[in-house]
Amino acid sequence: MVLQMNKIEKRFGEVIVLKDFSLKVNEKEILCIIGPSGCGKSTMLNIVSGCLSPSKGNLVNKSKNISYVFQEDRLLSWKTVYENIYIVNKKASKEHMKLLIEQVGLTGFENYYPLKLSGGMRQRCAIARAFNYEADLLLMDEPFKSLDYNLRFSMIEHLLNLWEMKKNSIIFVTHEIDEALLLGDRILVLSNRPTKVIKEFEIKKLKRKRSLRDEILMRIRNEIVSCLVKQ
Ligand SMILES: Nc1ncnc2c1ncn2[C@@H]1O[C@H](COP(=O)(O)OP(=O)(O)OP(=O)(O)O)[C@@H](O)[C@H]1O
Repeated sequence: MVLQMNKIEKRFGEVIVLKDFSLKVNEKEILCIIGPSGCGKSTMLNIVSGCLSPSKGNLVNKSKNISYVFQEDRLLSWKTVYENIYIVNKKASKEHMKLLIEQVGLTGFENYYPLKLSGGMRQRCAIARAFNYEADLLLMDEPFKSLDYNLRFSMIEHLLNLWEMKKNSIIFVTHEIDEALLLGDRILVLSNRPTKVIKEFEIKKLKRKRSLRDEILMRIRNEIVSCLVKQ
């Protein structure tokens, strides 16, 4: 176990966002979180990262380093692609940098500044930066939000390539069920506020059983949709 949230409550004044909120993140797993807009997914990531403190409950964090990819890329506009990635870990070897840049498909763009890149390229750079930070827990808050369908799928591939190199634990927040099904080892579906986990799906084992996979994944997809529309 890398992280455990036990009966967390988070209030902003009178508004209770999270209540009795518990979850566990295992080592080397990609945990996807899906939930209604405004239910508190970013709040939950901010508590995990230490940007916010919970009002009640406790957090057990066994990770040494946490990396955070936000909805927007937050690159330094005055630094090149290479520098943006390198700056978070100046011990990275040239070979490692080359591999990271290659895995996100930015070879040849090392000396470009963010303003000269498309949104997808900037987000790929932000993801390579997050992986260069050598974190054992990576938080991703709808990182592909602004991208079209094709780009999303190529980003998933890039992300899985990077994850294969590092095998860290990832909490990946998304509104896209297909994204969660392709990436996740487990998927948690959250309720409306006050927010709790209402459903959990184990996907990892399914990925090994190829013959059953598509049918069961479709069933899970439908169950997630019905959880979300009931709210
Ligand atoms: N610092 C804050 N002060 C007051 N209220 C806040 C603060 N941060 C978040 N909230 C409120 O908490 C609720 C949950 O916000 P949050 O951004 O965590 O939701 P979310 O599930 O990530 O939403 P989305 O899916 O739309 O990105 C919202 O109603 C928001 O207005």
